[in-house]
Amino acid sequence: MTTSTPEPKPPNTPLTDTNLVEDRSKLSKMYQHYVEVKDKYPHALLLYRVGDFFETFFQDAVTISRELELVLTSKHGGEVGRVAMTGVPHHAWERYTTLLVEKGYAVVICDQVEDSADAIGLVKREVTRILTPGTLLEEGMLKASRNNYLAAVVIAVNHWGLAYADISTGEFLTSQGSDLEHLTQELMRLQPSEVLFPTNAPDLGSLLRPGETSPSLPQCLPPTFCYSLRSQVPFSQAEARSKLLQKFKVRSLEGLGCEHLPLAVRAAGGLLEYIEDTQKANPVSLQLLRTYTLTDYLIVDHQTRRNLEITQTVRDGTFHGSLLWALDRTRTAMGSRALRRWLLQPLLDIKGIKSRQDTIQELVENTPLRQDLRQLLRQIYDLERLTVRAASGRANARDLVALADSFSRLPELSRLVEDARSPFLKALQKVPPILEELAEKLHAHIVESPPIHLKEGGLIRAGINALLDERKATVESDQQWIANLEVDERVRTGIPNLKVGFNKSFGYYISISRSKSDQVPDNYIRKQTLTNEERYITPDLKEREARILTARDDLNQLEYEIFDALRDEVGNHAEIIRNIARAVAAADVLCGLAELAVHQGYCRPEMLTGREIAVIDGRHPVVEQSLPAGFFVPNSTWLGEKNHRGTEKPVLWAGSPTCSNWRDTEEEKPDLVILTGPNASGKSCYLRQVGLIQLMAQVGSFVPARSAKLGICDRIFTRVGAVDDLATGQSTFMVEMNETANILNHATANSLVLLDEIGRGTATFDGLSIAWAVAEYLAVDIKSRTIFATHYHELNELATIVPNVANYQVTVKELPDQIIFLHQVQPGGADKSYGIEAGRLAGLPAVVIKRAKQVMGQIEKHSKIAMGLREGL
Ligand SMILES: Nc1ncnc2c1ncn2[C@@H]1O[C@H](COP(=O)(O)OP(=O)(O)OP(=O)(O)O)[C@@H](O)[C@H]1O
Repeated sequence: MTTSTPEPKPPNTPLTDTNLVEDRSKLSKMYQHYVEVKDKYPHALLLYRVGDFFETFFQDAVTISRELELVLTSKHGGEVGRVAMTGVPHHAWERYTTLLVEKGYAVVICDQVEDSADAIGLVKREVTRILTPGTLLEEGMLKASRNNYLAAVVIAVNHWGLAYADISTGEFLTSQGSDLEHLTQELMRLQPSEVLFPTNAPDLGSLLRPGETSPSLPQCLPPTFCYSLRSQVPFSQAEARSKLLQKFKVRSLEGLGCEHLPLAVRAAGGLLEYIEDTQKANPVSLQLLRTYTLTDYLIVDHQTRRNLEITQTVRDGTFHGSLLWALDRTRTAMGSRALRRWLLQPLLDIKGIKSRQDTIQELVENTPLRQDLRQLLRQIYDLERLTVRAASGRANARDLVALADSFSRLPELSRLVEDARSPFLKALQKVPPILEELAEKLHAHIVESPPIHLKEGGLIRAGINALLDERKATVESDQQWIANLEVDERVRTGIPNLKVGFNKSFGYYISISRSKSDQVPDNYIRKQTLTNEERYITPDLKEREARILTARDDLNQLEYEIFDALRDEVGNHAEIIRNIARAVAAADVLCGLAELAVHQGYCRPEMLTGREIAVIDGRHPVVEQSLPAGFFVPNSTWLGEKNHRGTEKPVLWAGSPTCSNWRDTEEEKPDLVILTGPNASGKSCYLRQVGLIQLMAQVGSFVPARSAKLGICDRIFTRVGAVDDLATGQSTFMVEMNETANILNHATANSLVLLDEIGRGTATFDGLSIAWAVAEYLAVDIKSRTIFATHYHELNELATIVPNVANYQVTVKELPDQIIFLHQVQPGGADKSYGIEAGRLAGLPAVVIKRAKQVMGQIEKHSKIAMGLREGL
């Protein structure tokens, strides 16, 4: 980022840059203050409260009017002339700020901190809030079903440290690794809203919006995120370590798991400093820092996550149509967020997977329990976020009522699961007694439907505090006196339309129509004359009014203090509430998965330590739900058994005796399957189905199949389709080759590799040769379990040379004038792609079709790759 010297402005055009103001004393007082504040936050947009508006001036006015499509006007700024200005109504600041933060801006709110009526001279204003994409806490700015992560990255040569936190839930984790590619992948998994990066570059302090670049940012940091360039000091080992020790009140970081991970410590310490810096007014409550290792989880790289459409579709990036969309039957916001996290971080540990499966199984088998649980879970609010709001002093009375309501559901929840056997349900059996006490206390103190505002009274029930009751009684009696005044004075004066009113400037007054003003008693003092009425006060009325106003202020203050103490009490138990929130979220996820398993007919996969993948009648979990019931054609998969090693004869892919569309031959499962079939027959769908079933199984979910035995995978790789990556200037073919290289360099015998077309972006023979060599390398050298979908039918010949390769095809039925798609995967290679047929249907001229058939005949005659290779050997 560079700062250029602004051009001087032509006369009469409003100033659009604070740097153009040569002599600030020529600005009127308010603008001088605005510019002073702006100097402190040059990289943020400053919203400045002026009366009922948040206004913004100079360069920020130009940016905001462009980004929010607001009218750009100007205002007189003193001797300097007019300055550019735009503004939003103060009550709508959250809505507009959300839009700006979503676009990657940091926004500083400078509010009036005294009543303009009390101000002597310029109204006092202060910065009350700094909002950046990763530090949001306002309910309306956060998405209930996903975490809002703030990350921090430290890089030392090839090593990295990454810490991340969601300050709205308190989650705080750190990790360290030695391959920068893993850092990129981990950031892509987290999709943080903001990433902190320490630098000593001149653009320190700036927030780079998605797509903006800076020479300070290393290549491995994806340009799709917002980056806050921070000073290196808090990211130094000494500063970071002492910050963490102090925060978590520990003597060593051993207990947090990162004592010997200096980069993880530096990232976490720097992150913590930023959180504290931006949340000075209301410190947030974070959970104890947890250290994790990437290799604890199934590695699903960004490409694969995208291709398998885990959280959004490839075509238009929507949630609808993604795996998460198809699986989410959760009832709470916490559950929904947890399911997303689980899908993005499947497990490797069989024990962990089995304990999730056990819980699902128990809930599948016990329908009344499942249904009652789901019913009850719906009544539990977002404990995680409500607790953080309470602990940071931001919760309002409605938040505390929501917490109390949720706490009072917990004993019911515990009763429901009292006979449960599985670990995730047992976790709900014990409700910490303090939560029941808190629920009782909150319900007893706070009225049922409290107002949003905390300083205007109406929060606390009667009978809680003697002083409060006494003050309320005084106010009520004075109010009653005023209410009676109208009736009494009508009688006394004989004026039937006499009224008692109230307005902000005079307080209480007596209103009489002008025609009756001669009947006004002597003690009335005239205050105002309107067209048809006269307004009066009396000394008595003013005395009562003064009493009421003072007593009401005291009353409101007292109510606020009682509320604040309750809120603190809740905040002090944040850790206990969080533990139960985690248990509720996990139970919610598993209950939802059980419900899904019942309704969609999923089975419990048997998880194995070996390499076998045996799925009988598997289905694609998303496509199945998008088609009418019964339309999806199930297909089986057998991969990765050992028997074939050393076998000379070509291997036919064996099927299960129970599976109708499979040939029941030998108990053999190849490592690599060449999958052929016409366009649109279902190859890509099948490929993804295999990947999704494996991923779901490692999440602990049941899977869409009749039965399944699945060996744990260390990684799932996919290469699907080909898209030009214009952003990085890479051609379709180069993207394809990069992805293929990544797979060949990282896959192991325990990986699952799903390839959908390789070598199509170049000349046919180059492409075919690369495809052949890649398939051979995967089958012979790596021996990963692979499905390779292709239109190169020549690849079917590979199975005649390499024993652990088999051919499969997606079948169609050929009628004289049409093709019927059967979507069935069967042994054997397809000999036709019906590409020419597709061209005919699309309307290619008959002569072109005829010629294409002749050419194809010639090509097929001369294609004898396997024979040639064998001869060569
Ligand atoms: N098993 C199935 N049962 C029912 N419908 C299916 C099945 N598999 C695929 N389909 C339908 O067929 C359509 C085409 O499938 P898919 O895109 O997987 O074909 P493809 O063989 O990969 O085609 P191409 O070679 O042109 O890329 C899908 O959109 C889906 O609706």
